[in-house]
Amino acid sequence: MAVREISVVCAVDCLILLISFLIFPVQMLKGKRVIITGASTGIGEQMAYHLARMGAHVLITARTEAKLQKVVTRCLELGAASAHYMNGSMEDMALAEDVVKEAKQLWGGLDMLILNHIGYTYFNYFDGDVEYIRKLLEINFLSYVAMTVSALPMLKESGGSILVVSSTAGKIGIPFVAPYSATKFALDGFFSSLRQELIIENINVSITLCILGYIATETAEKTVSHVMQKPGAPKEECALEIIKSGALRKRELYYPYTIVRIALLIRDWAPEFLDSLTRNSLNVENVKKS
Ligand SMILES: NC(=O)C1=CN([C@@H]2O[C@H](COP(=O)(O)OP(=O)(O)OC[C@H]3O[C@@H](n4cnc5c(N)ncnc54)[C@H](OP(=O)(O)O)[C@@H]3O)[C@@H](O)[C@H]2O)C=CC1
Ligand SMILES: CC(C)CCC[C@@H](C)[C@H]1CC[C@H]2[C@@H]3C(=O)C=C4C[C@@H](O)CC[C@]4(C)[C@H]3CC[C@]12C
Repeated sequence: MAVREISVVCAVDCLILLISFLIFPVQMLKGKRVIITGASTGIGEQMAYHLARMGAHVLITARTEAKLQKVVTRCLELGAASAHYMNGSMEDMALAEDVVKEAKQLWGGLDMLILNHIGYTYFNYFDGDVEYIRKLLEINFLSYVAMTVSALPMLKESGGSILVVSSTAGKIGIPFVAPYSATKFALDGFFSSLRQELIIENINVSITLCILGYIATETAEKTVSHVMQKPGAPKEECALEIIKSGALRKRELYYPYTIVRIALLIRDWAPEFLDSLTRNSLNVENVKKS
């Protein structure tokens, strides 16, 4: 084939991919059974609303019952096929397993597991508190593993998807988030390895790792708006991109795309340069040692 023909074929392929992404088939998620953790606020809450509009069944989790009740009510108004919640702390691995059992009882199966919750995160110099790191690893990492283990049999049966919400701080070293960063790097190690094993064993369960930059959620703004030089990206769009990338079974999502992608490209070739870019992108003088 001539070079010209090859480029035409490639261009058509790219166009089809682009169109399928732009007119994302909302129908794809109609009637699907989805668990979303950490869905009482922020990105998780927005994901629940998008899935409700798409006609999915949703089971949401977090600690605060009153907030979960409100989100469930809104999901039903928006057109969810069904909406349920389960409240409790993900420090407790029994809850992680019980949520999956609840999905089995409610729907008899599961199509999508969205792992999104995180424990309290400070943005400051590491204070030497090892117990806090242990607790954060339990909430942000071990509970993700526990839920995955419990959900895998149902996901294998449905050919489903696991979406793991991570961060730029789970790919590159960012100051003031040492404990949080450790939990997010752990997710990359575990889920990227597991993905390989699923492929080797021909198991049709996809794993999408979502690498997010600064997103304008209430918690994030409260925690870092004084050190960030630009506003966060919109949580509604972020939530939709996460769902799309999971439904399209992508390996990783980068959002906002350009900044995260460029940072990751620089990471392996000029790490010191990326470190200094990162430090310079923050108003470090506003971080007061506590
Ligand atoms: N916002 C940002 O800038 C960025 C966010 N991310 C990632 O996106 C995801 C969502 O972040 P965001 O929307 O900002 O977070 P939010 O703080 O808005 O939401 C966190 C959710 O987790 C729940 N939660 C907190 N502690 C626990 C616990 N111990 N057990 C169970 N649930 C708990 C909260 O509800 P409740 O308190 O009621 O339990 C809430 O529903 C996270 O994985 C985060 O790492 C990644 C990069 C940037
Ligand atoms: C290449 C660089 C320019 C990118 C720097 C971007 C940095 C500053 C961005 C990327 C990921 C962001 C954090 C994050 O992942 C999640 C949370 C949890 C939330 O509860 C509190 C805020 C916090 C700590 C975000 C703080 C700002 C971070 C470090």
